[in-house]
Amino acid sequence: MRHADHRRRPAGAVAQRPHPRSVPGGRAGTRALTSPRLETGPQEANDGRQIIRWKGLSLVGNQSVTGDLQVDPALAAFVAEELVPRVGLTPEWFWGTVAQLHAQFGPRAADLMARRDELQERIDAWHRENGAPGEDDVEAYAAFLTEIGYLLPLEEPTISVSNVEREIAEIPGPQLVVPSTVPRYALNALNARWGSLFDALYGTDALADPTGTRGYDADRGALVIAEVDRLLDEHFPLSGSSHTAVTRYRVQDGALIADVDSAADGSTLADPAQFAGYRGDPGSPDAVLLRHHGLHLELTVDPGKGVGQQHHAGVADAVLESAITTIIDLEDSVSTVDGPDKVVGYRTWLGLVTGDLTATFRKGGKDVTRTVADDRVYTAPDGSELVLSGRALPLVRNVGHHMRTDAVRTADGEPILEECLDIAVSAVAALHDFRDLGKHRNFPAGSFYVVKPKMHGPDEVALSVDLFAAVEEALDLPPNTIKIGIMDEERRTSLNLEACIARASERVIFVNTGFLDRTGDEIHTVFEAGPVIRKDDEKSATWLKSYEDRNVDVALRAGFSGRAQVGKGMWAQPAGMRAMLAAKGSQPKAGANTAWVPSPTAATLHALHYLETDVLAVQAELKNRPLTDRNKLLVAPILPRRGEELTEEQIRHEVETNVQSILGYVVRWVGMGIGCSTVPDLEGVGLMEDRATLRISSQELANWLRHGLIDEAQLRETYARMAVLVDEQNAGEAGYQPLAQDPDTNPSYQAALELALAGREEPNGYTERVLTTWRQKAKA
Ligand SMILES: CC(=O)SCCNC(=O)CCNC(=O)[C@H](O)C(C)(C)COP(=O)(O)OP(=O)(O)OC[C@H]1O[C@@H](n2cnc3c(N)ncnc32)[C@H](O)[C@@H]1OP(=O)(O)O
Ligand SMILES: O=CC(=O)O
Ligand SMILES: [Mg+2]
Repeated sequence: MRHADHRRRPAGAVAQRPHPRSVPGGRAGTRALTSPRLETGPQEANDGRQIIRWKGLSLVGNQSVTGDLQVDPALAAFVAEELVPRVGLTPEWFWGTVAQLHAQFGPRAADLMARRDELQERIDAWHRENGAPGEDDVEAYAAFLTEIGYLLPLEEPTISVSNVEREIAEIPGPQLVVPSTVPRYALNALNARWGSLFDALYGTDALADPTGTRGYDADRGALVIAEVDRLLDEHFPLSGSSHTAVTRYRVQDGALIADVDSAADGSTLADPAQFAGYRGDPGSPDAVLLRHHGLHLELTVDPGKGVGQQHHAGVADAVLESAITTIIDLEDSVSTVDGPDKVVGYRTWLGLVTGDLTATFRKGGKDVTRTVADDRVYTAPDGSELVLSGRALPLVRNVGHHMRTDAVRTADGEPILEECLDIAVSAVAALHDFRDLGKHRNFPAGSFYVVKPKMHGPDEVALSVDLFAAVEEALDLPPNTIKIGIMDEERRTSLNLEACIARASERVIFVNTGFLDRTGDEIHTVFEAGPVIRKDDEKSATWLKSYEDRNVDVALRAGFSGRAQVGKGMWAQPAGMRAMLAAKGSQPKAGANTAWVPSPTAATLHALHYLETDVLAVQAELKNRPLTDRNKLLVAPILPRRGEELTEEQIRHEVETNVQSILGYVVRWVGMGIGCSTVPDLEGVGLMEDRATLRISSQELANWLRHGLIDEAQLRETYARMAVLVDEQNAGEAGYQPLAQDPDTNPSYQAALELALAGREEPNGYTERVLTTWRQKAKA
């Protein structure tokens, strides 16, 4: 008998909702939208691209249209040989669909970009005239923003999203983000559903600074054992005893017994329902499974091996359910500037969905092959079989509406709207799961999950929703199969969050405060109001606190609790685990079901915060607090008295910090094609840098330049000095091209400089255009 409660459907089981109704694209001629046909065979353009000529009925109206797409050969080969064959589609169908999506949504996206620019121009003019609105005088500013259609009427949405996995709706826990372009990391991320708590505590600064000594340090091991005992006593208390005193865990009559010297019969869990199962012989189990707040913790028992020899009850590891969901990122943590780059990310997503992805690499002098983890099987207390997923639920982050890719061009040579390609690939890959063609089922509830970044307001959310609907129609998927995670990371979305949620009410599975992009957008939006405060001070600014609170308020009022995630942002200091343990517990306490972590180890440690806090109970309480006033989000983070209160030394330090982090990140993005890096700051603390943190640093420099806190000569001089430091920090890196040698011809140096110098004009302060242009030059 199988235990129904906490069991994921294994491969082959029946999903809760029907699979897609038919073979998408497989009924050429019977269904207009899904029947683009090849008109002539693929031809080659001068630059080796494949010209794919297709004919079909337009998604827009019912006209018969013919078109060419010029497709990068690596991308064309990936689609033809890897993406479409197993689901019975043809490349012509695929490219015809992409072409039609671009034809339908490309102009609409362009209009929305023009609207962004128009609003920014008007806001700039207002700030030039009126300066910065402070806490006491936001009313006039709000009235102006309302007049120009930036601030929209408040709505009261209620979400009605269905067919959502438990990982999203019911299990609060960490969300890991991983660049799709590194299969080794991506596999690690998917498998990070379970992580060794012993390793996370032993191998990081969580309990004590790492010593760097080789081999096992028994004193450090003792610290870990004591800490895990403390955590067990806190979250899984025994009645009348302590886990520190346990000499053996065993199972008797479906209950966990902890033998302790002081009690002849042993002790039991104060809440017996926390015992979720075991593996092996009940009298001497190999593993004991506990559950609290929906998260499982396995105590792996092996008194003869490793730490088990030192542990008082023979426990060799404590394996904690960690990354409940993971975002496979095609956006800000990758450097993808052409077809071959995009293929690497797409292949990862497809391989994770099917379970076929592998990565072989050398580690510790050995060849290691990493594969997708299997499910974990236990015996439930009632004797039934309990199967728990061994993998995080994967979500995929597509690019935003502002991105175009020349990996695919129209007949006129125009790069297509990149998100059309992203969503088409994401969806066809997901189809493998719905058709049960993979090793495991990822999406048994019948939905898959796309994270949409950098949307500005409800019209842009509506574009995503319509795009997803068009893809569902093309693939013959049931409506609302494609769910959306809304990144609340642009000011116009935060201010109009209710309306954004309303436009996606049947699809939305999260709102997430991407505070990094959001900070970049804050700076760019108030650019003309005056010099902005330093980036670390943004974290305690009125706008940011109000934005974090209001996001939770709005989501809970819209009925997210138990249906969708209220998410919070990234911990950007991958090696700072003690600091993370101290700080990141505030996110679940603030009502977040999930928050972002940069690594599997951080996921395991952050999971402890969800053992500590019952998020669903917190949400039930927070639902009734007064809605945070949205005008508070309008208080501009501008230095009083135009920066006079910062000393020369403080200004110099802040400029150096920003320049050094920009150079340290860009040198890897442009020079080496690495989209996310740990960049040591001036004090040598490694910080996770991605395109969003770059947006903040470059916008702050551009803003200070504009308002005269620094001049261009000072800025250039700082770049030159920091280049030497960055070269030192990267000395010995394979493929590293030093910056200081010949900065005038170094594409990374030039890109880094341009980001600050052109930051005022760059739409919304994004960094993608500069990075892509220089990376393409560097590659050429
Ligand atoms: C604003 C935003 O959009 S934030 C979202 C974008 N940011 C991210 O996606 C952050 C993702 N994280 C990362 O890319 C990396 O963790 C970095 C760049 C921060 C650090 O990378 P590194 O310095 O190489 O990591 P480090 O050396 O500490 O660890 C490497 C090990 O950890 C694993 N690892 C590190 N980060 C991750 C991750 N995010 N997912 C899975 N595994 C990871 C690697 O697989 C590797 O283990 P292995 O040798 O067994 O394969
Ligand atoms: O995407 C996340 C962010 O903080 O930006
Ligand atoms: Mg972001």
